[in-house]
Amino acid sequence: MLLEHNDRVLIAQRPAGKHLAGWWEFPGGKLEAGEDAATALHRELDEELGCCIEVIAALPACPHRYETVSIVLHPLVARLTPDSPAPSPHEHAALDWLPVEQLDTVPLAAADLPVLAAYRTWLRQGRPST
Ligand SMILES: Nc1nc2c([nH]c(=O)n2[C@@H]2O[C@H](COP(=O)(O)OP(=O)(O)OP(=O)(O)O)[C@@H](O)[C@H]2O)c(=O)[nH]1
Ligand SMILES: [Mg+2]
Repeated sequence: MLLEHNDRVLIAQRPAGKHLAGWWEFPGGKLEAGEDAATALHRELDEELGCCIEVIAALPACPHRYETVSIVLHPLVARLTPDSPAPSPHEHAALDWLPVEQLDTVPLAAADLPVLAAYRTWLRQGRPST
């Protein structure tokens, strides 16, 4: 998820001991049986960040093949609800808020590069809601 706040986007550093440890990602997680992307996102964010969000738009799915695993990311653009606590890193090594122009200055997980490209396209298109 691309969580927007004050013209910045939240990124999270994956913790030691997990797939892609030390790499930065957009917070989120795997779908459980029967869930759609928005339902899974609300559950994961409660677990990972302790915050509440509202979805603004869904971007096109981004498939990626790592050496050991293939994944499909379903990127959602979101904002914090007015009464949400600030996100805190329950499961990540660190969090950071970056302006969109700086998102490619950190080591993002390879699967996230197409997500970033899709987000920039969406911004250029005038942020259409879905
Ligand atoms: N959430 C998220 N996962 C990503 C991104 N980029 C990326 O390659 N991934 C990969 O997609 C999978 C996401 O699943 P996940 O978040 O539920 O997995 P996890 O390893 O964090 O936790 P878990 O299996 O303990 O629940 C991981 O294999 C992760 O490495 C991203 O931007 N966000
Ligand atoms: Mg996760």
